[in-house]
Amino acid sequence: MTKKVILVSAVALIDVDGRVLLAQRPEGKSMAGLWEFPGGKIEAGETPEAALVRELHEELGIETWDSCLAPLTFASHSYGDFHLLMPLFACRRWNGTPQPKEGQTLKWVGKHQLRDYPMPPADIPLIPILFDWL
Ligand SMILES: Nc1nc2c([nH]c(=O)n2[C@@H]2O[C@H](COP(=O)(O)OP(=O)(O)OP(=O)(O)O)[C@@H](O)[C@H]2O)c(=O)[nH]1
Repeated sequence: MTKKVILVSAVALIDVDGRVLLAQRPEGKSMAGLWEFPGGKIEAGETPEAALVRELHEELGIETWDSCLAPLTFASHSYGDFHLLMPLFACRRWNGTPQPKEGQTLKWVGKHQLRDYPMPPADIPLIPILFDWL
């Protein structure tokens, strides 16, 4: 079966204490209640970096820049009806304080607690990589 490849750009925002920002998907969305990295679908003609700069503004009300997004790893995972390809960037520099603009719940999570937050299946292999990197 051929599946559509969906490109999603995501980011590990890392604060001065080395904690990572997770967002809990709100009720009514697919995979509601699971914790994920901020980000979203890459639109036609957009780079992954530009998509993140846009999504971080829309979802969290913060400003960041292409040059502050460092490639970290990626997820490649088949969901039922599509295949997700998701680069994960790391970012330590932004302006503003992340606010839940789209009904999400936000949480800064230390590396040793990351496994306590249920995540979408695509994200599971990313956690040990992020853990070792932090
Ligand atoms: N932002 C983000 N999306 C993720 C992660 N892991 C993961 O499987 N996804 C999936 O990637 C897609 C992101 O789409 P989106 O953020 O632009 O849109 P959405 O939540 O409204 O998606 P929906 O169309 O499934 O409701 C969703 O299907 C989401 O479940 C993650 O860590 N961060």
